[in-house]
Amino acid sequence: MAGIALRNLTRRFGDSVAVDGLNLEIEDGEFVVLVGPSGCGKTTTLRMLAGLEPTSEGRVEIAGRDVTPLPARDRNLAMVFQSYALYPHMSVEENIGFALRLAGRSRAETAAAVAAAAGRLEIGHLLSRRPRELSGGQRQRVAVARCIVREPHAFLFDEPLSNLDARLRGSARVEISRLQAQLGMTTLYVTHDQVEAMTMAHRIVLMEGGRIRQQGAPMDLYERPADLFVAGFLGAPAMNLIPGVIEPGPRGPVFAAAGLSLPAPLGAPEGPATLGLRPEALSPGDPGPGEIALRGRVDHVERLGAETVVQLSVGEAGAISLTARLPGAAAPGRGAPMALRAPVSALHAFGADGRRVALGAEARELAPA
Ligand SMILES: Nc1ncnc2c1ncn2[C@@H]1O[C@H](COP(=O)(O)OP(=O)(O)OP(=O)(O)O)[C@@H](O)[C@H]1O
Repeated sequence: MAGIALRNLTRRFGDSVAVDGLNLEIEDGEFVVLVGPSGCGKTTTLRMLAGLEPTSEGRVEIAGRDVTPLPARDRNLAMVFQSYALYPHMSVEENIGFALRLAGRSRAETAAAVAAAAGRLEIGHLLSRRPRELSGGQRQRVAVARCIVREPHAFLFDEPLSNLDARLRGSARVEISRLQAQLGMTTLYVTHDQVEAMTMAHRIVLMEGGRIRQQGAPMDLYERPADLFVAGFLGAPAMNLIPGVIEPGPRGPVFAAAGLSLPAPLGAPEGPATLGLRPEALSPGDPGPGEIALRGRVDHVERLGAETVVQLSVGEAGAISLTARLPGAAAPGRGAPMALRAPVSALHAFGADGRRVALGAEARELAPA
């Protein structure tokens, strides 16, 4: 495996810029997930790295070598596709060894490489089966085994799970993470699914409009989103975002919006602002020390078993709608009044330009004990 660097990578289609001066380094053995909404340039980035798409500007380096002029077959990268693209008429053994035989390796050499790969992936007992006789997870392992016999520099995944149902997607996520860690695969994984990004990535690279909006460890982005876009993209249900203003109050600055007046997050400057509060930061009941109170009326209740997601109207004339993610036992009635609380340290604040100006996690670090 090897490290990868994308330098000022750019792709234009006519007048539009799909990928706009992207700089990204992926360390040897690192699992990077490229995530973002449809059309943000994820696939184009991956395809330029793979050599399947020409670059308009910039370069691709693999293991410290500029490979920009090289065609896909000379870059030694393994692409894992959604369907895994196994040959249905061949056995697992033939599938895994196919590329080596094609490259002219001897029968004995191929058999040894296949056995080694199958051993590492714990599929040695499946070698004589056909793909249709395998589970989804086993097929995925065969697809990966077929790649690792060629000793690629890195693995590229383009939305490999988007066709699976929710349950299979869950187990496939675990499987890919395990394989990646076990084999130390340098990996670039493209998805629009923030759950895949949160659960699998060592580092999330969140793209929008052909550029990187923010990158970092998953919990870093979740706890310290750089702007409203990142705040709204990561987390489900999405963060509550309430437009208002930060102004002076009798006991320090307050955030005011539609009849609400809450202590402003520490360090947030006065002026127009958006307050961010994750649904999971809210809990039922009256506030204790260091907590804010929110009172509202229940509009909708979604009981999921382990948790209950509640939509409420708060503020003057119920002008603000809020989502709360409560324990499964919480059973408010529709139309009923409800008291919620949240730690002040869970409040995020974003300025008029959408950039984060302050947030709870930092307030906690700054606040006197
Ligand atoms: N061959 C092409 N010709 C013209 N425009 C293209 C071409 N390929 C991609 N684009 C445009 O470039 C932008 C980025 O596309 P890309 O496929 O990289 O996005 P994506 O983030 O992978 O989206 P999705 O999640 O929908 O696959 C989009 O606006 C898309 O319409």
